[in-house]
Amino acid sequence: MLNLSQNGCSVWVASSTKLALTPTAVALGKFDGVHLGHQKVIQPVLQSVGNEEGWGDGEKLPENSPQKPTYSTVVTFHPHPHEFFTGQPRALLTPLDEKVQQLRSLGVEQLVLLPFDKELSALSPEEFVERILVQQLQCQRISVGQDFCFGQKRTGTAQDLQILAAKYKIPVTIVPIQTDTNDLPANGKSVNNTSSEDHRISTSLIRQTLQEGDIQRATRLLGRPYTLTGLVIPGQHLGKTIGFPTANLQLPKDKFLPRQGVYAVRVIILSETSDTPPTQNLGVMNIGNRPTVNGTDSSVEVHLLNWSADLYGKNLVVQLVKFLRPEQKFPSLEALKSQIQLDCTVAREILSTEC
Ligand SMILES: Cc1cc2nc3c(=O)[nH]c(=O)nc-3n(C[C@H](O)[C@H](O)[C@H](O)COP(=O)(O)O)c2cc1C
Ligand SMILES: Nc1ncnc2c1ncn2[C@@H]1O[C@H](COP(=O)(O)OP(=O)(O)OP(=O)(O)O)[C@@H](O)[C@H]1O
Repeated sequence: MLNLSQNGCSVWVASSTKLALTPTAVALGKFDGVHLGHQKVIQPVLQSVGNEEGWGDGEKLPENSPQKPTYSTVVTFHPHPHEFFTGQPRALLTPLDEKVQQLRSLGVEQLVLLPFDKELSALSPEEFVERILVQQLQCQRISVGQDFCFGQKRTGTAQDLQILAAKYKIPVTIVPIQTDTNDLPANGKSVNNTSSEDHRISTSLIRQTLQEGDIQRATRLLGRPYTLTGLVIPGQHLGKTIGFPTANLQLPKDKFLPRQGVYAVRVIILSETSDTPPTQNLGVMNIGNRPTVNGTDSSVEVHLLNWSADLYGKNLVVQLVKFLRPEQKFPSLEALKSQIQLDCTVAREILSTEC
């Protein structure tokens, strides 16, 4: 159980339903990425908090009120069900810490992690509603997407959930599928014989988009830039010798990486104390194996434009803005240096126009 708090706001993270704060208003799903579709599903749960019995949004109950508050809660599975079924670790768009930060910024009060194991995966839809949602989480309201499936072998649909929850007088909001509107012409019909499934905002679509290096589309689907957050650790100290010192990032092991290559990025240097604000910078980033210097392992390194001080031990949040080019093996360090110079010029131009 964790209580992650920053700037006075916090998200209660419960590693089982026993540790959850109740009663709850629940959004259900995996929520990897906390993308625009997920945000729509979470919204009704936020709106419901404090709304019962005439309490307005955000208003607090009087201290002596007999009524307990309803906690806006995201209920998800941990580990990711894909990991349970395949036995393979899954790289995530938002590893746990990042997911918590995103939920916090939306105003979610609690994240409940349901251990996805044999027992949970064997629950029928009826058992899931009765045991987990009603008895353990004392759920007062539920929100899911239109294509939400649950229970053993994903046999329960969003409509089934609505029917089952009605027995306990729990209202269920079914959120219509959110699509990438940029893909669709004004009449809403799909283009180039693609199905609406190709345009549905999903974790899978964002992963594919990042793998292709289409950062602008990923930003649109997420509703914010895709970020890599990590601690600056020592590299081989070669960067300085070619005039482009780089901050090598240590990322969470389960962080999903986009296409290898060079990017224009914005970089936030997190401050160690809460009284100094984080600083924002522009930069270029390389994700790859550095074939020119016979690198063997994959690294993520950022060169900040207009920055000369030491960054070791600092935490950086790197926001991806645009993919510039694939990584290449250059015949000499001089050739690599000239190319990085060019990358910086292109990045400066892009970053001065893109917001
Ligand atoms: C903007 C940028 C572009 C890069 N492009 C390449 C590349 O195309 N090929 C390559 O082998 N290394 C590339 N690198 C990685 C450099 O080889 C690396 O920064 C240098 O070897 C320093 O490594 P170090 O930080 O471990 O000392 C790039 C680095 C940056 C910052
Ligand atoms: N585009 C969307 N529009 C509306 N609801 C969505 C959308 N995508 C997901 N949801 C809903 O949000 C909740 C969490 O979704 P979940 O993360 O399980 O699926 P997903 O984003 O489609 O990911 P994946 O691609 O891995 O299936 C579920 O209730 C799901 O139905």
